[in-house]
Amino acid sequence: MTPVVSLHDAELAYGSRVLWSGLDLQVQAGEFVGVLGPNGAGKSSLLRVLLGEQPLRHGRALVCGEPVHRGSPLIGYIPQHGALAPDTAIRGRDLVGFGWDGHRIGISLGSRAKKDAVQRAMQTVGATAYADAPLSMLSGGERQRLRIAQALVTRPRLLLCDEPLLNLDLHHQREVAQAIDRVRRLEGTAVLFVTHEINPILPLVDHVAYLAGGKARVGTAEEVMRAEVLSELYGAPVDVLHHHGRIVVLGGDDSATPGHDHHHEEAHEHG
Ligand SMILES: Nc1ncnc2c1ncn2[C@@H]1O[C@H](COP(=O)(O)OP(=O)(O)OP(=O)(O)O)[C@@H](O)[C@H]1O
Repeated sequence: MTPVVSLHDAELAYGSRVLWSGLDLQVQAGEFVGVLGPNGAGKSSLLRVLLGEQPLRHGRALVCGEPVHRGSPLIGYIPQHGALAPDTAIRGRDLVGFGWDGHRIGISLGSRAKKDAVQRAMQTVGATAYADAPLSMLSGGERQRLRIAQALVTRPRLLLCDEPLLNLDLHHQREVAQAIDRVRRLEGTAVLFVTHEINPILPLVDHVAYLAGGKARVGTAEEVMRAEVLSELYGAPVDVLHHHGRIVVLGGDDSATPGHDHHHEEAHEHG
């Protein structure tokens, strides 16, 4: 079967700075792939490559066998920062509907197909209970589920999620991760999930793509989240501890990486 995502010997660079190279990644329908790495490793940039917004320096990127291009209806995207004013009066189902309008400009706003698509997407993520509530009344986790539904409304083959658990407490992290898991199980959507912290998604990931030190490593969590593998990627000693079913990465911190900030370490404490 044609993979949903196919990257061959891919290299991304901004000017002379190579973010990652030698990336080979195949994602099949229904697979859940975690994209990990320190700040500035190029995780969001990888999503932008698949969205057709950032060309590769080398190699090939295909989505469902086609070269990547902007505005693909095959892709649903949950950006890292939602552009939502907190005092907004719009309702949950309106937000989800924007995902439909974005892909089908010119179709009547009240169309039956749109209503059905919005309802279906909200059911998939378990958000129907607050579909008519104003967004300002909803918790961060509830809003995040609606943003996922918005990305799903066109029934994409690929869902790109950029740190969807950021700023959520552990309970909501679990709920949002499970909602995304349900999507891939029910719809066969392939999921690429960018995160600093593997633990909330550890039970869900089929593979991880770890980006660090200008390199990339793809495999199962057991294969990649090992001291030898991460030390080689970071070019510095890294320890990987297993504690009550969680993985704790020590060392290999972000300080050597441009764009360093503190939320990598924070995520490790709370994840
Ligand atoms: N268009 C661009 N031109 C030049 N440099 C860029 C561009 N976009 C991103 N960068 C730089 O590339 C690096 C990688 O950015 P990216 O957002 O992909 O990393 P990330 O792994 O998602 O980081 P974070 O975990 O902090 O969100 C950063 O240092 C960023 O400043």
